[in-house]
Amino acid sequence: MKICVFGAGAIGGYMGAKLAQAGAEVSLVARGPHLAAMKARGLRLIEEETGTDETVPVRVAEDAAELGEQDYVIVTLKAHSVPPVVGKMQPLIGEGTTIVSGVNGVPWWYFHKIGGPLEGTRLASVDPGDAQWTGFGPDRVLGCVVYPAAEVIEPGVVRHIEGNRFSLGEPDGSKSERATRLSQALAAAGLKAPVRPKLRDEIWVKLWGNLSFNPISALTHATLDVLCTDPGTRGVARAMMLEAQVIAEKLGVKFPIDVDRRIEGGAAVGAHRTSMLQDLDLGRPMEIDALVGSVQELGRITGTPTPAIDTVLALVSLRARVAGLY
Ligand SMILES: NC(=O)C1=CN([C@@H]2O[C@H](COP(=O)(O)OP(=O)(O)OC[C@H]3O[C@@H](n4cnc5c(N)ncnc54)[C@H](OP(=O)(O)O)[C@@H]3O)[C@@H](O)[C@H]2O)C=CC1
Ligand SMILES: CC(C)(CO)C(=O)C(=O)O
Repeated sequence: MKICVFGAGAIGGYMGAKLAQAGAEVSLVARGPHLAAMKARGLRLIEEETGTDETVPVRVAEDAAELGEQDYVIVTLKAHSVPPVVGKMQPLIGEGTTIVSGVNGVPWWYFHKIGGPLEGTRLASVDPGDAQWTGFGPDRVLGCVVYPAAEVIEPGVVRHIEGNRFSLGEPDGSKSERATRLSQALAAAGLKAPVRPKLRDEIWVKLWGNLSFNPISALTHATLDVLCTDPGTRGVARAMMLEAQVIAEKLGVKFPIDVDRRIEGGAAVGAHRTSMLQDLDLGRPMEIDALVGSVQELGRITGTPTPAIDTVLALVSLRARVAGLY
């Protein structure tokens, strides 16, 4: 079973190293100094939870054409990096290739096989010009919610902080063979990969946090523990989440917890600087469209007012534009 992890930075590097350690036939697509370091020395994975530090030999490439057709292509790029590389990914894709979308935010395939009047709706915020919808085809897609926290601390070195769950789910909720096979391969690599019948519910619980905590942290430079407990910013996060809840419930989602519990969960993570704050500090493009703009777009689609989301989106977009990152 051939697996390619496309965009093997923090998350893809973690997953790729675990699969390689377990003897899977896995290759990683990366670029720049990170690619050069992995080619020269292998991928060093430091796992804080277990205290392990191991350098894993990995097959890496910049050009997908070197790798040929795959059974699974796991996309772990930042959301905005995917549409421009759909063309470059084509050599990896054959008749039976499954594309796993391991990207935060509202996935571009959200309305595929959802049923009802919105079936097939495309999302301009995450898939401008329908690049993924037409270039991958939604029938190839297996959804994934990424829970681990990891970072590339220097080229060729990934630090895994916590978490090992990659929930998988078919757009139609079925327990397909392709989902089961990938789940087994990930489990053999020591990762949790349950196949969920209602992945969209899980997408929204994760998205609640990214939608609100990430832009608020980028605007205030506060860590999660602070922004989730400060009465002012907690109120802003809460208002954004409640708007998102109305949208999601109109789309059939059932939340297993309430917003206050989700905010408490964020606070419990501790003095974490969200990925959006890290991107701002490091001068990297920010995932604003996938995490915030997409929910605003869903608000428009479902006829739901989103005043708090609109306000925070306007502020964080301008913050990013002023920094040249959006
Ligand atoms: N990191 C985390 O803890 C978590 C991340 N996520 C989500 O997972 C997804 C991936 O995030 P993360 O792993 O942090 O991101 P990273 O930026 O660490 O990884 C993406 C990698 O893809 C590379 N890349 C970008 N474009 C190309 C290209 N055209 N060809 C080859 N390589 C390319 C990047 O290189 P370069 O650096 O040169 O741009 C980078 O190494 C995001 O949606 C994120 O929100 C979800 C949960 C937690
Ligand atoms: C903050 C957190 C843990 C949830 O919003 C996250 O996923 C991120 O940093 O992007």
